[in-house]
Amino acid sequence: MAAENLCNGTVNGRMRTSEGKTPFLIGVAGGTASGKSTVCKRIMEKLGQVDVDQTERQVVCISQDSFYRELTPENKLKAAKGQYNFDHPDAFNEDLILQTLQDILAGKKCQIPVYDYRTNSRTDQYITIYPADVVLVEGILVFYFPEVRDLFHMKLFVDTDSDTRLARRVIRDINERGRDLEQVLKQYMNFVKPNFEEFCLPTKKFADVIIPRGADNTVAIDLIVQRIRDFLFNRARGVINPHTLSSAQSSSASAAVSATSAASSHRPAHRTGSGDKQRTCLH
Ligand SMILES: Nc1ncnc2c1ncn2[C@@H]1O[C@H](COP(=O)(O)OP(=O)(O)O)[C@@H](O)[C@H]1O
Ligand SMILES: O=c1ccn([C@@H]2O[C@H](COP(=O)(O)O)[C@@H](O)[C@H]2O)c(=O)[nH]1
Repeated sequence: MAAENLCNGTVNGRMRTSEGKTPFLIGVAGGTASGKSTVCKRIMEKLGQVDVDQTERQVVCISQDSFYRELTPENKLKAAKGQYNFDHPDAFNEDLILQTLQDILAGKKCQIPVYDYRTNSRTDQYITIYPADVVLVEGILVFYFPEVRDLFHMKLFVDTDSDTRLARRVIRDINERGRDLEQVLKQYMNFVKPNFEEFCLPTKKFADVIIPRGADNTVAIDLIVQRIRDFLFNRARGVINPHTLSSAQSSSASAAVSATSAASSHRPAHRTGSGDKQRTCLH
């Protein structure tokens, strides 16, 4: 099938080239442990991108967590006890997120810091993000900063019940992030829950597509994957660029990608609105 060939890096035998082209930028927000990374992983899997070499990927995923600010020694001690607020917008380096996404949109190769949750800090390593056709950016507050939010061509919000999220977070943080139960629960009650309600949940209104139940919602994921395939298929033929992909132009997964005119600026037409226009809620 042509779309699958596209995701393997060729179209009718021709090699793709993403350098210098504006990628289709997709933001994936949602509360902690809602399944943002898992949804992105499913999308990558369905597009056959997981086993593709980093340098060759057409679809790549980055995490907002790479952009946490460096902590002072005093705050590092707090973080080790679950007493640092990683869920407030100030914990992130907004300027670095913005600059990185602007570079990605300019089709440039970027270096992204590698974050280590066990030490609550960046490592001294960087991962190289090569120019790609589609870039997924996941994180609790990717829609919080207006300038960052306005860069996305499509905005997804993973909407998972908060009990489920807490249960998953406890297991994940103990098994994968080196925490103990008391620390996880204290951090959750003191910082994670109140900041989710104050800063993350209100950004749901900016989403174009809300995905209830996260990765369990295969219907929603299939629709999003189809939209990405359509984009790749049409781009390879020079039919569209991401600026024509505003969801304001279509409420179906595939209709918008056939648009050939309309928005020519970096920002899709509805970007600064209330987010209520054409939002598709996939149950
Ligand atoms: N649909 C699901 N069913 C069961 N476990 C899930 C599901 N989605 C995610 N998880 C698990 O929940 C935890 C958090 O998921 P993750 O995708 O990392 O969330 P987020 O990126 O939003 O923090 C992980 O351990 C993951 O394996
Ligand atoms: O050093 C850190 C950095 C972040 N956190 C917590 O992680 C989540 C965000 O990651 P998700 O994968 O979306 O859950 C956020 O709620 C922070 O509280 C941390 O504990 N330590």
